[in-house]
Amino acid sequence: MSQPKLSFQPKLSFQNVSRRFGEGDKSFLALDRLNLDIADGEFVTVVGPSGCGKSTAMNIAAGLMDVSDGKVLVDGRPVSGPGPERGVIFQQYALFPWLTVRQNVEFGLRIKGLPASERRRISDHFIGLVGLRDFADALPKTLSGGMKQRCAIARAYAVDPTMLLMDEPFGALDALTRVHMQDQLLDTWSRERRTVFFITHDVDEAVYLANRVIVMAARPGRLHKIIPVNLPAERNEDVRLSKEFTEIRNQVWHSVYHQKPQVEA
Ligand SMILES: Nc1ncnc2c1ncn2[C@@H]1O[C@H](COP(=O)(O)OP(=O)(O)OP(=O)(O)O)[C@@H](O)[C@H]1O
Repeated sequence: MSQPKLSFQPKLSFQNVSRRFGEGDKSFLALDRLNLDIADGEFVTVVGPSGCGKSTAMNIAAGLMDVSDGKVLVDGRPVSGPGPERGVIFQQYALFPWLTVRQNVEFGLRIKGLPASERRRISDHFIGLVGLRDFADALPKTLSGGMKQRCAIARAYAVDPTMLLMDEPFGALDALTRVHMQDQLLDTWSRERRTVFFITHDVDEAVYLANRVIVMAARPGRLHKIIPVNLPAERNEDVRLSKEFTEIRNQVWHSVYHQKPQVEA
């Protein structure tokens, strides 16, 4: 499936991206000619059955995996590896356990060679933004899952990426913490607007966070449907409980769980 051409340069553009794993008869098409343009400052969520290539697409955009065919462009330039303009956040928090929250957040800034005063200013800002000011000197093992993930978000933000690539970042959290994290992320995003590519298995989460929901299909992994989320820009409980939300949620649910199988080419 293709989408109409945008009249502006997309921030992130997948152009006929395919990825095959393995060789010869045993090879497997994980991603089949993905075409997708994401605008600057857009928040897109990506849903689909297990194995439909969500992580493969994200890893390619992050520069952590090569394409078999096609190309990915960021700001019109081909991706050829990881870059500081793309912050990556995975489900497992990936914090350095021997570093405090502040040291974790400052890690990338240290690598960039920023002086201590500048590192401190930036880490103060983002630690405050994710609500961890009182835990700046805590080690990750003393934090809850939600706090660890907020630390990971602050760390990703600190190096000033223009895009956040998030692979089920809230997947390991309990339902209540997850809802708080969604609001916190939207709050951070509204104040520090970035382009976000967010993978989730949770249909409610996908609708609540997004400007558009990208639904993928499996075998082979491919784009199935793009569902615009025409809800008020400011998301809150009223939006979450609204009839309009339920309608879009049902539409996404149907697209994910009632896909017609396709035989692999
Ligand atoms: N490095 C690899 N080697 C071989 N096969 C792989 C590799 N990475 C992914 N795959 C396969 O490619 C397909 C797509 O995987 P991917 O992880 O992108 O799917 P996904 O949609 O993110 O799945 P999930 O929702 O379960 O995380 C799967 O069938 C997977 O087994």
